[in-house]
Amino acid sequence: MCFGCSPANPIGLKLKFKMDGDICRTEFEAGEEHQGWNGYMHGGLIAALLDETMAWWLWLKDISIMTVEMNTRYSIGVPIKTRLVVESWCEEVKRDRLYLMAGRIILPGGKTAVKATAKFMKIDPAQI
Ligand SMILES: CCCCCCCCCC(=O)SCCNC(=O)CCNC(=O)[C@H](O)C(C)(C)COP(=O)(O)OP(=O)(O)OC[C@H]1O[C@@H](n2cnc3c(N)ncnc32)[C@H](O)[C@@H]1OP(=O)(O)O
Repeated sequence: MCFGCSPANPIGLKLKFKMDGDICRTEFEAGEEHQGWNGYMHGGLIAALLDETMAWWLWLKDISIMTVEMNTRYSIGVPIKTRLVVESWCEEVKRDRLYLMAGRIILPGGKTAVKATAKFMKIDPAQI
């Protein structure tokens, strides 16, 4: 029951993903339960949004992975009750096992609030 994408997880984000060319995309609107500072989304949940969206780029290509490293740059506070677009893409694949991914959160109006890069390791699907 994935916190990011399962429709059955009562406290999950219930994200749905689509590929658009080589970009994986989802939308999310944070509520008051997702706040850190008043009116702004919690940074750990922002990282979860990006982690999930990068993971889904790979999942939609039938690649089973786990996150092994992630860096998040928070440039603009992410307001709650605001429609967010989250995008991810692949920048490089090393030794057919390590995927260097990137993602971003776009605010209404087009500004990028948060950028992330992460490494994902291909694993045996039996492990998950
Ligand atoms: C429907 C579902 C859709 C999907 C949604 C899921 C989204 C959520 C995604 C996550 O958040 S996953 C949860 C957070 N991640 C983890 O808990 C991962 C924990 N780590 C592990 O379980 C193991 O590290 C792992 C199974 C991934 C790999 O273990 P291995 O023992 O197979 O690999 P190993 O540690 O030997 O590393 C293999 C190679 O990669 C290298 N490596 C490891 N980490 C690296 C790193 N961070 N950067 C660069 N290289 C790295 C490592 O040095 C080594 O190089 P060599 O082959 O040259 O020896």
